[in-house]
Amino acid sequence: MSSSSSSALLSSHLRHLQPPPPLRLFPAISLSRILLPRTRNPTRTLRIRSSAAMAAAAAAANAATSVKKKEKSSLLVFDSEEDLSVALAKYTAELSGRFADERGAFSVVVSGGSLIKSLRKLVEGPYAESVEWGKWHVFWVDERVVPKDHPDSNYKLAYDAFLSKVPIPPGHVYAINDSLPAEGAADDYETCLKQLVKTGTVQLSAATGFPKFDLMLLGMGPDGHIASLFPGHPLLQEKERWITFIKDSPKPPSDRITFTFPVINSSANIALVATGAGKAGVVHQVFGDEHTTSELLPVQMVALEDGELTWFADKAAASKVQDKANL
Ligand SMILES: O=C(O)[C@H](O)[C@@H](O)[C@H](O)[C@H](O)COP(=O)(O)O
Repeated sequence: MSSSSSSALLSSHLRHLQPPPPLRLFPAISLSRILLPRTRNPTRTLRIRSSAAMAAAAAAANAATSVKKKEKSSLLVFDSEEDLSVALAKYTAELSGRFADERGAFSVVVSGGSLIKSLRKLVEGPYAESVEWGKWHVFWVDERVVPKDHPDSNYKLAYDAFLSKVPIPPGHVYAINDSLPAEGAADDYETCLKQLVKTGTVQLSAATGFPKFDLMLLGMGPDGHIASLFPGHPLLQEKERWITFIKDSPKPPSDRITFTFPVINSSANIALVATGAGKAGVVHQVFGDEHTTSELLPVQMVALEDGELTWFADKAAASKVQDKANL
């Protein structure tokens, strides 16, 4: 994939970066800690954990991984989106430190949507200074096939709110080739990924043979879609391709490229972020008690082969689950 145009754009912007803001501490978040095993789906455990526990969330999750690698899905509920964003920054920074130490690189995949706003604390102190940004490699789980300076571009969204504020090397930012139509852009992105797997920048899952990203930071639509994988769409069944394309996206714009489920499910870590009451129905469908015979939503098809799935929800998004649990 060509990242030269994005690299040039980034270089010019990075030259104008302001000095990092002074270090400041975030107030502690107060939440209750509750463990709620669910029997409806024995492969899932609902854990509503305190923000105090968030300090060691990644480490605790790893410890659990060694016990039940395929059977974990944690739901962290926060009093507010503000608290969620603080915890998400801490979680991401901890994983960044771990992978940077262990393998000298951190491969991070982001979605578009409100997720990007929820990453805002990561580009503030203390993380703006302490994270090893030089080791980050940034990818998009899906992208709209529009020019990079188009208001619909996920690259632009992330660049404006996040990437322009931290010193990630421009050559480590893998935007799509926006001069190609959807099919070509998907092929191009897949070719680029294959190259990065060869060089070891992105790891390969021994279990699946698909790329294994260190962290995917994903939003979810109110219909339960993730990436550009929408309910009922044939792309949900893709088993071979790493990257594919869609030309009939129900969420505009219509033309997009997207990671496929085999890649998503090969991740080492996924943070699924759901904020606002519009997501409450889906969160309830995933974590509630009711048996349902209906087809799985895309977000319910996230089942990591050998990794850790952590849901970050604010109270509004978890409201229907919380009602059930008498929280
Ligand atoms: O390009 C996109 O459209 C996104 O990648 C998409 O998958 C998004 O993450 C969800 O639609 C959630 O978006 P919201 O958080 O804004 O609802």
